[in-house]
Amino acid sequence: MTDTATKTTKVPDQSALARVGRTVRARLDADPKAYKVPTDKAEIYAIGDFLSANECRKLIEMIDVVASPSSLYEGTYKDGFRTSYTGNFNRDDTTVKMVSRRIDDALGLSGELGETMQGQRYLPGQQFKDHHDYFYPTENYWKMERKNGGQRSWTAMLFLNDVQAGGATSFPELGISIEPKAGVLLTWNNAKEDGTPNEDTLHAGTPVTLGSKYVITRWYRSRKWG
Ligand SMILES: O=C(O)CCC(=O)C(=O)O
Ligand SMILES: [Fe+2]
Repeated sequence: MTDTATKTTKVPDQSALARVGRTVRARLDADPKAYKVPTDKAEIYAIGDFLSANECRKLIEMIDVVASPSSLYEGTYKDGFRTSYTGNFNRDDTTVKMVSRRIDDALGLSGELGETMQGQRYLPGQQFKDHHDYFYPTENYWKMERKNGGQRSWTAMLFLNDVQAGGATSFPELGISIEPKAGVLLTWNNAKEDGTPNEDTLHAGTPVTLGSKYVITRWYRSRKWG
């Protein structure tokens, strides 16, 4: 077995993750609207005014239609870990297609890598505790996800409203906390430049204390999803 093969066995999709990382990095670094969050431990970018106020309103209404209690892979997380309401959108919906394409374009990725956009709503007290977005290949779900597009690469999150209090997206290992602001796209690479998982991307949706919080999430895989 060559070194590369050994590595690939240990770290699934490593070279694909490194390649996707390069693509998105080049794209965002060339985008004058993309702000790179200052840290050398992870690649995190924000783009303001990514959606208009009307688009945010429309998506919030759509989340209210599809939202149901969040489900997580059984046995992976304890109860109370992710208490927000979540919903998968219909990927053929015109608005869903338009927003997905706009995110794909901002990241410079083919839409084929993207999971269907998800909407989430947090009410006071609801949160999504510290977690990684990448999959743990030691868990049972990996057998399925491995064949279903493989490891997650970048996360794209859209904040749809300003939250009265609480609800920041926090990265405890980085000492970074991002306040929700309507229309902002927040995106980060869950892998390091070499394609190995970046543990420092540990993050949480902290509890909303007043008002509500609406976000959209689109996760990109290292290979074609679905
Ligand atoms: O709501 C947030 O701020 C974080 C959401 C999140 O981490 C996720 O959906 O994976
Ligand atoms: Fe997450």
